Amino acid sequence: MLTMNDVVKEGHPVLREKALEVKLPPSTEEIDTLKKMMDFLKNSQTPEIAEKYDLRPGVGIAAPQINVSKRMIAVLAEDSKGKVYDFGLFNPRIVSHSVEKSYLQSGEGCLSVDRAVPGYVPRYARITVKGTDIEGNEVNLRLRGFPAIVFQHEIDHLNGVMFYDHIDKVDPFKVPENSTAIG
Ligand SMILES: O=CN(O)CCNC(=O)c1cccc(Cl)c1Cl
Ligand code: NI
Repeated sequence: MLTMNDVVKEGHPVLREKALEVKLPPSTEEIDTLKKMMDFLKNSQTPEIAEKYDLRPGVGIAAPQINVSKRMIAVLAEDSKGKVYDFGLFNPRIVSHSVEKSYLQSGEGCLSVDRAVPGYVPRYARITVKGTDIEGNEVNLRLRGFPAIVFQHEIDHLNGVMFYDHIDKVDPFKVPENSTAIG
């Protein structure tokens, strides 16, 4: 199982690389890695297991965070209506997005960043994501709210972008133009 020892921290060059597309169909090893990433999120959100293995809770994880520079992400997050988004995707890409932005009132955090970085992270309010799931099916997801934010945080990791890259350096809590607060 994946633990915090497998997570690379900021300063590691892999977090600033553009991850490589996964050649489809995925190899057994790539499928196993994506399964491990999905299991990590579940474990990290299960108090007994998180406590036992000292896991920091996460709603998403990207392969570069475990030093695998491949375009693979996992998300386990709920929207405001309690709908659970439980996905592992190969080669996820944002194919369209709203002009309108959104941001989490509480800001964002990252398993690869062992410090709080306060400030609003402007994201697209609504996105359409295409990718391939663990069974090899093409998925087309129309996302908004918290899940949309999480998917953008993970896809950023595949492009070497960290959440704090988006925070305004002069005024971290400046409300982004044409945006809606979440949470
Ligand atoms: O890349 C994934 N992580 O670093 C996992 C830890 N961060 C979170 O769970 C988290 C927390 C708040 C907002 C967002 Cl958007 C995310 Cl993603
Ligand atoms: Ni992160």
